[in-house]
Amino acid sequence: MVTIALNGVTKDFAKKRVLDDVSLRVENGEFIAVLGPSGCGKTTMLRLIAGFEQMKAGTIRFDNDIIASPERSLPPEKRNVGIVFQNYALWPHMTVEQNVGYALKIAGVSSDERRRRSLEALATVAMENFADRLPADLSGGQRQRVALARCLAANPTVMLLDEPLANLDVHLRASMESEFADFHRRTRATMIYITHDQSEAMALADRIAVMDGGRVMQVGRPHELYSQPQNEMVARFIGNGFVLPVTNIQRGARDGTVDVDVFGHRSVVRARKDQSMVARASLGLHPGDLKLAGTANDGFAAQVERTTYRGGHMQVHFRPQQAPHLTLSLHASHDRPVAAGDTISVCVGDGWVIPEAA
Ligand SMILES: Nc1ncnc2c1ncn2[C@@H]1O[C@H](COP(=O)(O)OP(=O)(O)OP(=O)(O)O)[C@@H](O)[C@H]1O
Repeated sequence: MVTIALNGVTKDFAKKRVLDDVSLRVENGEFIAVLGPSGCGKTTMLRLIAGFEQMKAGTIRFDNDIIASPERSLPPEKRNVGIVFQNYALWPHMTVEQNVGYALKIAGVSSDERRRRSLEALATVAMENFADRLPADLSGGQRQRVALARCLAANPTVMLLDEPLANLDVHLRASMESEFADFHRRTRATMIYITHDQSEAMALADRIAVMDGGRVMQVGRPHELYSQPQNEMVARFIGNGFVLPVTNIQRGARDGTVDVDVFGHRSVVRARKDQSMVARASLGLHPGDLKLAGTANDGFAAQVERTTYRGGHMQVHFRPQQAPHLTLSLHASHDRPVAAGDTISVCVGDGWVIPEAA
């Protein structure tokens, strides 16, 4: 297994910058998820690591070896990288076993050894009883498992997965999530997993890299990204967050807290230890951090726009009276009914002062 290190990787397509000075280190055996809006460069980064694209600047190292730079690039077949994409790309005319063993055949592995390794890989994903079937006779989830087994049979030290569950229905996704977690535990391959699905990323990954506009915005443990976003993009992107203006920042009573004004109401929130006591800043928070206040004095005034039934709670969409251009939401229990047009008072239970850009 290897450590992957991207350093200053830059990639243009024609005149368009698609990756801009990307640096990312994935530790040996780590499972890292890459999240970001469509077109932010996730697949391009994976293709560079696999060796299917050339970069304009930077280096990619596997352990201490430079495998890619603008001057030289190790061919894809020499990188020992396994790749699983969302369209499984199985050969339709080959059986499951032949699909899994195909790369080994090309590599000149003897047929007995090929059979042994293919069946072993199929057993890892509980598909050994399907070895003689054709892909057309499998469900989507089963095909995805075969694609995983094919990747496994080649015994890769690095696995790159590009939205491998995107084509599966919700139930299959959930069961495949635990397969991936198991798979990683067993193989300890260094894994980079691209997904659009935040809950999938949070459930599976040791760390998540958030990308936007060809840049890495933040890399951290799921909880860190959620509760301590480094910038406004991450604060908005992770967990349907909001960014609110706050004023009059003063040191709080407890370490790591500050007192701020949120639409005229004094609130206690969290901040970095070195946060300067400035006149204004931005606060990142989530719908679960906002509550209906007991009395009008306990929060800031807002107007209810609409409410949405969410099973265990109501989601209340509202506009602060001091900032009617913003639509925010909070979770309310069913025993505090509110309706469109009501004036409510909202208090801030938690939030994170977004550090000033360095
Ligand atoms: N071969 C190519 N030629 C020209 N432009 C390309 C090529 N491949 C990708 N791009 C452009 O590079 C940008 C990044 O694409 P990329 O596929 O890496 O994004 P992504 O984050 O994986 O997106 P998605 O989540 O939609 O798959 C996009 O603007 C895309 O149009």
